[in-house]
Parts: sequence; C-alpha cells; structure tokens
Amino acid sequence: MTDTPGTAPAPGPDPSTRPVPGPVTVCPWEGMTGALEARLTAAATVASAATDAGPDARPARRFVLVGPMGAGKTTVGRALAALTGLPFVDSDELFVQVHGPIPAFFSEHGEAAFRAEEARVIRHVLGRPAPCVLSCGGGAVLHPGTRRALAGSDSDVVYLAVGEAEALRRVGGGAGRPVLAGDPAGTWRRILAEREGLYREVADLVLDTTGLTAAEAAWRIVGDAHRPRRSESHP
Ligand SMILES: Nc1ncnc2c1ncn2[C@@H]1O[C@H](COP(=O)(O)OP(=O)(O)OP(=O)(O)O)[C@@H](O)[C@H]1O
Ligand SMILES: O=C(O)C1=C[C@@H](O)[C@@H](O)[C@H](O)C1
Ligand SMILES: [Mg+2]
Repeated sequence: MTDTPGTAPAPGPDPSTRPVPGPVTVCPWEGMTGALEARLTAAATVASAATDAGPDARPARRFVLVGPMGAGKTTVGRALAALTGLPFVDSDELFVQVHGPIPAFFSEHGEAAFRAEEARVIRHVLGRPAPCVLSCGGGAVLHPGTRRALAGSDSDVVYLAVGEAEALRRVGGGAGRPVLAGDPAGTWRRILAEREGLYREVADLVLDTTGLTAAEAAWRIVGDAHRPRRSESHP
C-alpha cells in the first residue's frame, strides 16, 4: 500500500523489516494460459461435441476428489484420469506451479492466504464446462466459496476416506505438508475430526481407500458413476 499524498505515514516498525503480509493481491490463475487452459479447453470441446451428438449421448463427467492428507486424492485422481481418458488437474500441483513449494508459502504468507488462492484455482476449474478429474488439497473444503462451488457444479464429488494408521504410513512424517508439522499423528486425527463433516457434506460418494490400490479405487468410482448425483436427487 502507498501513502496518500499529504497524509502522514502511519507509525510502526521499519517497513523494510516487516514480514510480507498476505493475501496475495495478483490473481496468477487468470494469467495461466498454458497447459491448464489448453487441457480445459480441449475437454470443453469434447463435452460440447458429446452434447451435440443427440439426446442419447452421455456427456463426459467431471470427478472431484476431496479427503484428508494421505487418502490418495492425487494418486487415485491420476489413475481415474488414465481410466476415463479425462484430463487430470490437481489443485496443489497448480498451486506449486504458480507459487512454488507450499511449506515456503505457508511460512511467508500464512494459511489464510493459501486457502484463498486454493479456492480461487478450484473455482476457476469448476467454472469451466470441462469434464476432468480434479484432485483437491486436503483442506480445500474449509473454504465456504469452494463448498458453494462444489454444490453448484455438475460434478461427481468423491470423499476418499482412509484409516488413520494407513494415512500416516502413506504421508510418513508429513514432509511437504506444513499443517502436519510437529505432531503428524495427533494433528492428522484432529483435523480429520474438524473436517469430516465438511467432506461428507460436499460428497456424492464416500469411498474408503484403506486396503485398496489406487487402480481399484478408480474402478470403484467409475462403477458408481451411473448413480444419480446428489444435485439430481435433491434439486
Ligand atoms: N490406495 C493406495 N494404496 C497405497 N498407497 C497409496 C494409495 N494412494 C496413495 N498412496 C500413497 O500415499 C502417498 C500419499 O498419496 P497422495 O499424495 O495421493 O495423497 P493425497 O490425498 O493427495 O494427499 P494431500 O492431501 O497431501 O495432497 C503417496 O506416496 C502415494 O503413493
Ligand atoms: O490438509 C491440508 O490442510 C493440506 C493438504 C495438502 O493437500 C496441501 O493442500 C496443504 O499441504 C494443506
Ligand atoms: Mg494430493
């Protein structure tokens, strides 16, 4: 922020030593005209061709995966994309492409700025009429705007659940996941308790991946996709 001419500068610490405040003010997603835009545009073209093909044509779906760290959203998402031929989008991977590593962003800007950016990229993807597999970050459902976007989107939202012991085996010591820093086991349990209701609230399908391979989980999701979606059964 700059000072208005004629206004005395606000008292406070030397600005050069102040930490950089969040949130980030530029919207980098709108400038992302590269691989993401190309993939979503191609997928939208396929969807509109399917819709034009006649009343019996079945447009491709969009799958959105939510759930806690270690549930396998990224891994199962890739397997599901390979199985269905849909483009794969991972909100954490997009975040890293734009902002660099998540732990560094957390320390510099804080969690609130991360959530705001995460919500922005998810809304950007959901705002397109493009079938795809979208894997969300573990805490994406915390943002009310993301929950609204999920409820209003024509997507199959899948809550990938996982038992605590298996999740902790999968995420190891929590490397690269700043919210688990310090006490991965205790923190994982606490945040699941805080978020479980939100995962269930947005989900059309709950799938426990404990003991399943990623490929098996992907097959189960596809097998379930003939069911009416939540938005269809509760208009
Ligand atoms: N079904 C599975 N069986 C065994 N290992 C798995 C399975 N799914 C994922 N994994 C492994 O667990 C680890 C975490 O998986 P992944 O990164 O997909 O989780 P995530 O839900 O995307 O987590 P985050 O919320 O942190 O992004 C990876 O090493 C992955 O290979
Ligand atoms: O559950 C969480 O809060 C997070 C999960 C990861 O996917 C990342 O989005 C980030 O590390 C935060
Ligand atoms: Mg992931």
